[in-house]
Amino acid sequence: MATSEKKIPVTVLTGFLGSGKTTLLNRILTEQHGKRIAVIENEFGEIGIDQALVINADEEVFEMNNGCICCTVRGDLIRILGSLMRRKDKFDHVLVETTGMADPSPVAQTFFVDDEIGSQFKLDGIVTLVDAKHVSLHIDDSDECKEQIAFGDVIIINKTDLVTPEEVERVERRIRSMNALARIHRTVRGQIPIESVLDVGGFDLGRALKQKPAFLEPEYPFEWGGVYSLQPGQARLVLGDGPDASMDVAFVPVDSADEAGLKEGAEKAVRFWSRSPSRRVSGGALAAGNTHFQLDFAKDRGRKVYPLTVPREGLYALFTEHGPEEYALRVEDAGGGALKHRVEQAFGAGHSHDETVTSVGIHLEGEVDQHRLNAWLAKVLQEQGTDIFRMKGILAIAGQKSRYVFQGVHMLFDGQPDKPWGKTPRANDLVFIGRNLDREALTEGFRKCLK
Ligand SMILES: Nc1nc2c(ncn2[C@@H]2O[C@H](COP(=O)(O)OP(=O)(O)OP(=O)(O)O)[C@@H](O)[C@H]2O)c(=O)[nH]1
Repeated sequence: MATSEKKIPVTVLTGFLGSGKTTLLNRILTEQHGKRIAVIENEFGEIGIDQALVINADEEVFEMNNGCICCTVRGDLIRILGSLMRRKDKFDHVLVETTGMADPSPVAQTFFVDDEIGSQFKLDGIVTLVDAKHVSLHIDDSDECKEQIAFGDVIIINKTDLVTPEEVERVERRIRSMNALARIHRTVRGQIPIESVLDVGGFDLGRALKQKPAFLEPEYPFEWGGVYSLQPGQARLVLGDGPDASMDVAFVPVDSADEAGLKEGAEKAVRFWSRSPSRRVSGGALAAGNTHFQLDFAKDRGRKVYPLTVPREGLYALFTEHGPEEYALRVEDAGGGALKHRVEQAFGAGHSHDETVTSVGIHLEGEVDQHRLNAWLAKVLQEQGTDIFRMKGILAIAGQKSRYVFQGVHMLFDGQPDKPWGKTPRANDLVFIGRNLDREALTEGFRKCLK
């Protein structure tokens, strides 16, 4: 095991949508600090834009799957850290930028509950960016926004140029009331000495546990797991109708029919759950191994049967996205007799998401007429500015050699030319994040801005 000194420090950069995480990240990457930093990006939104906006330094940028970092993406984070582990000599520090919609605690948790990761990396601190102008719009009704502030070791009140000194004072008092111990800084565009952000040696597990007693309990993307003793060619999974048109499941070999066996299976499953599932309709076999399956019920009504393929007699764990009672789940032998699980466990989702916040991603070829674009964006913001929390995009403007990057946070909008397109095909990618978004209207509106 590596000693604490040799472990690579990890900084988690969090903060609500548009608070300035990428701006700070870019500052860190361009500063002459002599550190080699590996960056891991997780992004909320259907089209990945952030990676393209992180400046091209020597550092390597790894993108995690879209999704909540706390559920499906935990496996992805472990996988990326695992591959970094093999190239440890190339990095001095790892920076993980979470989505603006993430509770940072499951990311932090990964460094404590996963032994392999914990032996190689140490969590240096959680750095939370707060948007001085917009935080009051979210602080009361977004659990994620609250968790980000509560867990911050360092809190940076950013965008102080957009508000009065009195307003900054008010924001700071509010933050202090939620987190008495964090080091608080005030910035414009994340301008802060790097020592205040990296290597702060700040993460305090005791405080995290006080804040959230379940901090060390891992969260999983499934609600139930059971271990069965199975023989080849004998078993099948049988389901009735349930609440959703599909359900994800995983089926993995395990070593023991007890709590430890289930945990071992759950940790295996969470790692491959972050990859795309293999689709199955009734009759399709589920092979024990390292894939997860999406059972598609769209055309299958009533009783559905999936043969369970096991290579040899032994213990196998089944993990399902929903509880067994919701789909009248049974594991049967070839004669239709019920096979009883040897041990089972319900996995409660430790957190809920604000499902009302969604994203619309648009990808269209062609060139944009700048005047039409400006008029359309002004109209969209005027009509839906409170519901659109965030928009960003990389556009091909007619007659311009460079990519045009636009950014919006609520009503504030900003756009400028970025690096030249060069040989990259000119196309437009944009993402809107917010409430009550009308996908068709937004896509059609943007299409009309094309030449
Ligand atoms: N006026 C002002 N604008 C800022 C400041 N910091 C960042 N911005 C702008 O705010 C917008 C959002 O900044 P980002 O750094 O992309 O924010 P983010 O937190 O990475 O956004 P998401 O990843 O979408 O959650 C951009 O247009 C920035 O240029 C600041 O201190 N003052």
